[in-house]
Amino acid sequence: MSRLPRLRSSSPDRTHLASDAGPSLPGRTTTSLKRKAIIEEEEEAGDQPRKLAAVGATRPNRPLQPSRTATNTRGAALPKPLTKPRAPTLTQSTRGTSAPPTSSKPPTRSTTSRTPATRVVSGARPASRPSDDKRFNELQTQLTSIEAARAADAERLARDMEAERNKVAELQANHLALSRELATAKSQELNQRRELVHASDEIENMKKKHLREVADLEADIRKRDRELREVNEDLRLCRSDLERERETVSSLKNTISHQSTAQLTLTTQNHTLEAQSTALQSQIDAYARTVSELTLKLESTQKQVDDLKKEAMDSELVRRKLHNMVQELKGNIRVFCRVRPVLPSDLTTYAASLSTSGSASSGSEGSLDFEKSKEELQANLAFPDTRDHKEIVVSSSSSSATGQERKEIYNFGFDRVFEPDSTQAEVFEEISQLAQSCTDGYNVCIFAYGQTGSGKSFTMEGGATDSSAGMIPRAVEQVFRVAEEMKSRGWEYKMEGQFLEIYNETINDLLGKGEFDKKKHEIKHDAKTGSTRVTDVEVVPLTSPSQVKSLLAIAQSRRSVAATLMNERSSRSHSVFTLRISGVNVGIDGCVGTGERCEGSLNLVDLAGSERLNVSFANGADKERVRETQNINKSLSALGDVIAALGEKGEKGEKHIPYRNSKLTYLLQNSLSGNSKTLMVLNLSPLAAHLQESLTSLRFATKVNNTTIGTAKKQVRTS
Ligand SMILES: Nc1ncnc2c1ncn2[C@@H]1O[C@H](COP(=O)(O)OP(=O)(O)OP(=O)(O)O)[C@@H](O)[C@H]1O
Repeated sequence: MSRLPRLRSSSPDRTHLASDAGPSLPGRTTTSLKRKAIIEEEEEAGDQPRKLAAVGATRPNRPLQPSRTATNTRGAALPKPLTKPRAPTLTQSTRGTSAPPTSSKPPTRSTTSRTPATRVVSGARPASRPSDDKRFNELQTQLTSIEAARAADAERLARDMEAERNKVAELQANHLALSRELATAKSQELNQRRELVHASDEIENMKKKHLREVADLEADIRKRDRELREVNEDLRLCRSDLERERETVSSLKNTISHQSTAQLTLTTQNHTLEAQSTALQSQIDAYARTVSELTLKLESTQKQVDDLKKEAMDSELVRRKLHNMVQELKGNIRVFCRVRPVLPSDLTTYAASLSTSGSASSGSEGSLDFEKSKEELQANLAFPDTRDHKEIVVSSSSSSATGQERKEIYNFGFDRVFEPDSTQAEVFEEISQLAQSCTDGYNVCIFAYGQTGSGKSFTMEGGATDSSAGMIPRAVEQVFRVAEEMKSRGWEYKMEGQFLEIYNETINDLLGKGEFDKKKHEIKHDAKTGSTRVTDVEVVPLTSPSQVKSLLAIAQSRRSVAATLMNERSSRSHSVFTLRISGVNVGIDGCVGTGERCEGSLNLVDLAGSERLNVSFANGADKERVRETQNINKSLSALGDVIAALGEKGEKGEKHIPYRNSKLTYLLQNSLSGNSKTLMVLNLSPLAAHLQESLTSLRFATKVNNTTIGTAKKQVRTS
């Protein structure tokens, strides 16, 4: 391969050789040489004056050899290029070889070229000089020698050519070999290039792979680093754990050593205890025997208790029957009379009627002044029945037209008369039996009747202290207490309460929401159950007696709102607190109950003031007040009418009872009719100023007291 460029670089020389190839032909070479010689001569002749003599003279012995020499001189460079033949050159050479210079016939050109020479000679010949002949001969000789030389040259050239041909053949062979080598080399090169490309690709792939591997390795290293850090952290934690464990172990060792000591102590104690245990075991055996004896006794006692419980339940039934018989014997309408004490406020109100005007106002309760003033203000009331407390005697003195003092004494008898110093507890003691009836399933109704300021509200609601608590809180408390007691007799009770006000024949819910009740309430009686419901009123489930206090407070606040709007309304309206009780006999401690159900209600009514309509007041402009009073009187007289009708019904049998004549009587229909127990508490003012009103009230109460209402019925349902 390395030889190839060298071959190519020899081309110019080869071209040169080709240009000289012609002259290298024997004929042509000779002609050329001749021409050269002639040209040289002509040139020389040109340089010099054209004289033939001058030619001979200048080069007399000069053979044509110099031309050949000149050729040789020029061709002296030839042998070297001939060693580097090329194919085309070979062709020319072949052509040159195919026309050997041995041909005797000179080429046309030689002839042509010879023409000038001939001309020169012919030009010289006309001179026909002997020198010319000589010269011609010389030239002939020269020519012969030249031709000989030429032949020799041709021979030599032929040899050279042969040698050259051999060289060419050799070179061709070389060339072929080299071509093959070149082809092989090229294919090798191609293969190598392919391999190189392949190798480059592989290298590239390997680089990529390497990069990937490096990246993987770096990631791996980072992962390992992380793991290493984690492991280090774990190791640190493990070390700290280990440290703690060591501490724990050392503390445990300490504990173990302590416990070993303790164990020794305990073992000793254990032995002691075992000894004690043995002793105790014998005691236990003794006790076990005692226990089994006691169990037998207990079983028999339990049987006795069960028998007693059954007996108690039976006796409860008997008690209730007897209790109600007593109540019936007492009458289903009973009347209590209660006279309130003289209050310090009375002294102020009626100071004008006192003989020592103004002195009483400064006296406090219990003081001498107060007692004196009290005496003066008090009406003449006497309570002769000190044993049964059933009588009240009212004495009044008036002047007759003749000026004589006329004394009148009124005797009234009631189921119970309470003197001014009687306490709330004493009053309730008499009432509590009725509350008991309520839990037995009876409808109970307690009225407080009397003129304004006679103590109705005090009796029913009472004061803020426990001792001054009125009938409503006490009755509720009693009902709860009885209900609790009745649990031991197999009864379970549910209680709920409502608080209504009847003002100007309109029902207002005192436990309702909002400041003022604007709803229209209707009264509904259930003939089957004997119960009464009022629509759209708040019925509060009662779970404890203390709840009643808050209910009374709510009712009081609503009444006071109304009072500010409507002028002392509390004394101008009836308030009805209703406690409904429903009970069922579920039995006790495995003793199956009877399933008996009862529903009772306790109505505690604070009636409006019963004073008569003042004539002068009636003529006044306060029509609203007149209307109030008329309504109060109407409802109170309706109450009297109902009670009277009930009494007449008891006597005669059939009788229409005018319950619908007032809202009050219609509301209390079920509590006034035959299947209820009614109590009227007549509240009296002790003041002489109120004597006439007191007498009116006493007469009304007597009328009620004389009424006998049919036997009360228990509201019982058997499920
Ligand atoms: N037995 C009593 N012991 C002590 N104070 C009493 C007694 N009865 C009534 N009072 C007092 O007399 C005043 C009037 O009583 P109360 O308001 O109860 O009368 P009332 O008949 O309800 O009047 P009204 O019809 O206007 O409501 C009150 O201050 C009350 O505390």
